[in-house]
Amino acid sequence: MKPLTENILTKVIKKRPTHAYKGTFGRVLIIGGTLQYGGAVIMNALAAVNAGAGLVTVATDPANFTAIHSQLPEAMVVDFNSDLIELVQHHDVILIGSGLGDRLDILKETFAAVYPKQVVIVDGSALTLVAEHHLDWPKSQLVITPHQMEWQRVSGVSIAQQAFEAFNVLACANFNVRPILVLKQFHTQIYTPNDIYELNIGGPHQAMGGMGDTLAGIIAGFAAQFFLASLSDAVLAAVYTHSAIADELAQTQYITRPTEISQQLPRFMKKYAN
Ligand SMILES: NC(=O)C1=CN([C@@H]2O[C@H](COP(=O)(O)OP(=O)(O)OC[C@H]3O[C@@H](n4cnc5c(N)ncnc54)[C@H](O)[C@@H]3O)[C@@H](O)[C@H]2O)[C@@H](O)CC1
Ligand SMILES: Nc1ncnc2c1ncn2[C@@H]1O[C@H](COP(=O)(O)OP(=O)(O)O)[C@@H](O)[C@H]1O
Ligand SMILES: [Mg+2]
Repeated sequence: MKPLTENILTKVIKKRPTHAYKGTFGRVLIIGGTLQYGGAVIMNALAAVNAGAGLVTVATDPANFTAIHSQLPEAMVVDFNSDLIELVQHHDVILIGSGLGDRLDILKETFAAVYPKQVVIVDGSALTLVAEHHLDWPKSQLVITPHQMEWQRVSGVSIAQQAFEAFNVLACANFNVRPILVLKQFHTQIYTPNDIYELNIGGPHQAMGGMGDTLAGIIAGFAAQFFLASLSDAVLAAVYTHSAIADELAQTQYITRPTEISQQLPRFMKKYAN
């Protein structure tokens, strides 16, 4: 296992080309946020917008529309009960699952609509639904972001067995599509097709609801915009950025709120752009 270091940031984060426009930095579609979990998609979207995604749309329960607009007027909204097929196909990056609750119908419709060029990030409730209903993974570039219990549900590898990387590698090989696995925990591990990395920064100041929703949004923003880097590198840089900002904040704070991490993204990223 390789340590994930700060070097990944200068490798991935690039100075913006002068003639760029919003389309240069990708279209992200976030799908999730049932009534109980509206906050999850707000945190996804705050992270994706602050990470620099060109256009961000949130497909969610209409009850969340006003809250999303008041927090983040940069984001667009769509009713997730409407026909999603065309919408899904018009985006570069799809992030599905944070606060998706029990909406298996929406997950199946999305997985069926995606095509191989798209990046699909599967988080939160979507992972639990895949496990419960034995769904095939979407035929796309796939990133999954489970915490240890979600990974146990999805892969059958128990939390105790997860300490042995060979079990996790084997489980990934059994997928119908090869994923990039972000296995979240204290010292998160990232399984890419070529290597396994361990994050050696971050800490218990991050142990708070919404922290994973925020990471998923940063991954979406980086995947949308840093497409010249490999998808693996974009994911690695996002994982490092999330905890590096949290650690900076923790120098003077007891806890680091997910929404604060998102607010710091533009300032933090500027230091590494070259
Ligand atoms: N404000 C919001 O709207 C929030 C919505 N959320 C959404 O709530 C849904 C349910 O997710 P949850 O993760 O809360 O519930 P889950 O039931 O999926 O997972 C929590 C269970 O996993 C266990 N566990 C074991 N190892 C763990 C680890 N390393 N990290 C986290 N849990 C571990 C916990 O003890 C607990 O029993 C997801 O869709 C998620 O995106 C959460 O992100 C919390 C905030
Ligand atoms: N003690 C800790 N040290 C480092 N990182 C942590 C710690 N506790 C939680 N995290 C990080 O917080 C995030 C939690 O993700 P997740 O459980 O999916 O949160 P949520 O679903 O509530 O948004 C992960 O990125 C995880 O690595
Ligand atoms: Mg989560």
